[in-house]
Amino acid sequence: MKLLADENMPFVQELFGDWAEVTTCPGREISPGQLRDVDVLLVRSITRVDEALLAQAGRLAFVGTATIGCDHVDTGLLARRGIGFASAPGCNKVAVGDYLLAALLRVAVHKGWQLAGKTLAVIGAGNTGSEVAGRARALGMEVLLCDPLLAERDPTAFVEFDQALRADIVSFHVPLVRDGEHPTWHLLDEARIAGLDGEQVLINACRGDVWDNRALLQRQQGPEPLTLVMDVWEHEPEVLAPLVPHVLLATPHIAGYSLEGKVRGTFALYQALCTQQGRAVAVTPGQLLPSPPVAAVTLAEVPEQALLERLVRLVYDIERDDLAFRRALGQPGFFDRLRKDYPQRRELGSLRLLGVDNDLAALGFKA
Ligand SMILES: NC(=O)C1=CN([C@@H]2O[C@H](COP(=O)(O)OP(=O)(O)OC[C@H]3O[C@@H](n4cnc5c(N)ncnc54)[C@H](O)[C@@H]3O)[C@@H](O)[C@H]2O)C=CC1
Ligand SMILES: O=C(O)C(=O)[C@H](O)COP(=O)(O)O
Repeated sequence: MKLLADENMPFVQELFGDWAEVTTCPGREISPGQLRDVDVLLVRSITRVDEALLAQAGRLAFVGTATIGCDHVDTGLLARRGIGFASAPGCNKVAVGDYLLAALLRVAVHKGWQLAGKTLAVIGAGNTGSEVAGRARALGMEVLLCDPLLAERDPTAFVEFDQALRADIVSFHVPLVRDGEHPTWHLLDEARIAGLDGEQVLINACRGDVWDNRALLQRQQGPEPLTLVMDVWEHEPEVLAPLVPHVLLATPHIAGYSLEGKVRGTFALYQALCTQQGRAVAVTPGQLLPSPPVAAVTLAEVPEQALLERLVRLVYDIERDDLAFRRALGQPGFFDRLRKDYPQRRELGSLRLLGVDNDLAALGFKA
């Protein structure tokens, strides 16, 4: 069995090496000719799996994406051609929660805010959105959820998009959908961007095309710029460079890049392929993970916001990612290089906080 995988997918050799001939290559370079004799294709979000890519893939029996988002895969095509498919729902939701917590705490420093009592609107209340909502509630924030699809079942739990857009902080967690009843392409469009208040904070850790980046640049160049946190960008790996100086935290689509999240992603595909091939699952994700660099910290008191910010930074320093992004901006291939060479990042759940009774697990730390 021949298996081709994106080189940014950890533990492929360990999980598939015993039963497949494994080749890896950069996800953006996978070509139709390479798939001629491949049985299994494992990708991340940067490989467009469509008619053109599969033109010569006569033997392909399984495609997996080790990501939550699936907007890069023509799943209808795979179904029509009888090719098995799996994605990894929820695999990196905790990493996105960590990213958001780190971002919120930096935003608070920048604006001189106490987060308790501020409103956070979560646009898209699925796996990542719920993770973010839980952390924000644990910070004492008032959380508004906006999700028209979930609202069909329980309208009272959700607010309309335009109401959500009045929150102090608005964070986007929707899939990229270009058509249908609830499209998300340019969900934040020119008119809505123009209607926002200059005190507001916007965060995008889902897909770049959900925000109109040109309209945002226009807004930022005006008299009342917004406070922005951007992990994702329209037209990645290109970035609208003049926008970057107007963004408080700028990162290269790494919100989900914890080691745990990546391992869960590869593991979900391993499980799915085992099922397709009738093989027993022989390892657990925990067996693949090394010990974290810092496993426990003893505290003298329940952490206030400033101490919490330092504790989070001990595990995940979002400013380091922002700095690396600004330093590399403009260099050829910088976006993908930062992602390929991304330092090993552990989840907050790898750190146990000792010495205090409070339930800091609600913020993501180990219980
Ligand atoms: N930056 C990063 O590293 C990462 C980005 N993502 C992106 O985040 C997206 C969301 O991930 P999950 O929360 O795990 O997906 P999910 O499928 O669990 O939840 C998405 C939610 O969005 C809702 N939704 C759909 N259209 C909407 C609309 N027009 N307005 C409001 N809500 C809407 C859905 O009903 C669903 O509840 C993924 O599709 C992916 O594109 C995911 C992981 C990491
Ligand atoms: O899971 C998703 O959806 C994501 O956005 C991934 O975290 C992105 O990872 P790459 O595909 O860009 O390696």
